[in-house]
Amino acid sequence: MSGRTTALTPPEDAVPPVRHPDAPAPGEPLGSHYDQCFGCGEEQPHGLRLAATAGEGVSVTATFTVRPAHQGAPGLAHGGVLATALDETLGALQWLLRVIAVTGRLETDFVRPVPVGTELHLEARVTGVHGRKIYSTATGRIGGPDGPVAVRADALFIEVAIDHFIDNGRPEEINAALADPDQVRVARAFEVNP
Ligand SMILES: CCCCCCCCCCCC(=O)SCCNC(=O)CCNC(=O)[C@H](O)C(C)(C)COP(=O)(O)OP(=O)(O)OC[C@H]1O[C@@H](n2cnc3c(N)ncnc32)[C@H](O)[C@@H]1OP(=O)(O)O
Repeated sequence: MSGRTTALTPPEDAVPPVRHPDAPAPGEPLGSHYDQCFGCGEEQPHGLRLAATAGEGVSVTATFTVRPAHQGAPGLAHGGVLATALDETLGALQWLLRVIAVTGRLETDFVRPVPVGTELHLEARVTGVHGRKIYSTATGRIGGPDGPVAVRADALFIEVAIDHFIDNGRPEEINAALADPDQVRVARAFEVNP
């Protein structure tokens, strides 16, 4: 970490985020970026199956229902699971920027306990872009989209090329993903920039 700032607010010379002209329209479901993703994958039996929707500007909303498998304390969601839900919601902002990025830093505040059975209403938006660095913030509310904040996070995502995954991922999964036309279509959608 030496030489790196840990700040999660955009620097003064950051630029406002630009919604990609081909980004999904506000209200459109975003789907999963990878069907085995722990956060959003529809084929991932152990995952959160978080469902995100495009918002206005460079923002998204998402919902996630806390299931018994997500407990930390009896009857309450595990903090790491809630951090995952925030991370995944923040990651979904990539659909609107149409860049591929990974989480570099994620700072989470746990404000209220979240019981099993709760539907968590998440909202995330990009606050600024500085070169490859994408600054963003998210909240998770309980009791409805306008309910009290239970969790919140600030994050720094770093833009990467698709090679990041090809070079670092396990060959079994990478080869299966590259052989899947739907997956390749998703990756190409992220890679095309104005
Ligand atoms: C098919 C569809 C797929 C779509 C895929 C979508 C996936 C979304 C999934 C949900 C999100 C995740 O969980 S992602 C998984 C969790 N995250 C990861 O595995 C990332 C692991 N970390 C890395 O691979 C690396 O550290 C990177 C890529 C983040 C950065 O390495 P790098 O590419 O060499 O870049 P580097 O030169 O070090 O840094 C570039 C700039 O960012 C700053 N920077 C980098 N890291 C940090 C940091 N932690 N904290 C502060 N600042 C940082 C540097 O200071 C520098 O600033 P300056 O000098 O330019 O000012």
